[in-house]
Amino acid sequence: MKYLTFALTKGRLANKTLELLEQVGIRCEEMYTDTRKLVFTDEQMGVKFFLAKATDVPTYVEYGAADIGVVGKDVLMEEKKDLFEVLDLGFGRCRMAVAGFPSGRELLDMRGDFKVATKYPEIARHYFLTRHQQPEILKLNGSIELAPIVGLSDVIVDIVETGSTLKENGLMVLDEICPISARMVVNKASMKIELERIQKLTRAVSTILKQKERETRA
Ligand SMILES: Nc1ncnc2c1ncn2[C@@H]1O[C@H](COP(=O)(O)OP(=O)(O)OP(=O)(O)O)[C@@H](O)[C@H]1O
Ligand SMILES: O=P(O)(O)OC[C@H]1O[C@H](OP(=O)(O)OP(=O)(O)O)[C@H](O)[C@@H]1O
Repeated sequence: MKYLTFALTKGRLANKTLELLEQVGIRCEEMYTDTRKLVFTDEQMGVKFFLAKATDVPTYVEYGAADIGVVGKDVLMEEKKDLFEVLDLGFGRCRMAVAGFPSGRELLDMRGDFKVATKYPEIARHYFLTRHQQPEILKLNGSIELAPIVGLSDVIVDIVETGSTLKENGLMVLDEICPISARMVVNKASMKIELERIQKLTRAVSTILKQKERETRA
């Protein structure tokens, strides 16, 4: 039997993803050891998995190097790959927002003569286009909140979770773009070839998610 391969996002989403996979019976002890190995196998379940950088996960899945991926909605919106988004996993919850100094509100109403710093240029471009604005978009790779503080940009488009990074730097949310959470995605060909195994897995994951939802509501 062919292994079903998973591309998982390393970093923030990794623990919750591995916990969820364990709940549906997928685990590899070796990955919890001090190893430089990159790909892990659960022979019993016929599954292989690896952790990759968030922005690379959709590429692994689109090209079929992985049948299934777990990645944030932010990355899916930015990367726009050709794949199926099958489940909202409910963790990794945060918001995509426009943020800046309180004075940034006025700027946002201008036709577009302002600068936006972001790790997400596609999401930013699309958001401002819907407002008929074409500001200059500057791509940064981290610590986005620095940009308005040091005068690189007027506003930012970034993820807000607790809001403390903004607050501690005198910044605020100026507009919310959309909610974000981790998603399960599937390669289009795998969805046909491995339909039965993938459906079995997504059903098992859905059951766990519903159970968790009931527990948090109770
Ligand atoms: N506070 C948060 N900041 C950033 N991402 C968050 C946050 N909360 C949840 N997420 C989700 O977690 C995913 C992974 O974030 P993480 O910071 O681990 O990786 P990354 O954005 O690639 O960062 P890095 O460039 O530092 O590796 C994001 O794509 C997003 O969907
Ligand atoms: O609302 P909060 O809970 O403060 O979280 C939001 C912050 O977390 C993320 O940064 P991250 O820690 O991933 O570092 P980065 O700036 O290097 O991307 C994001 O880009 C914000 O800066």
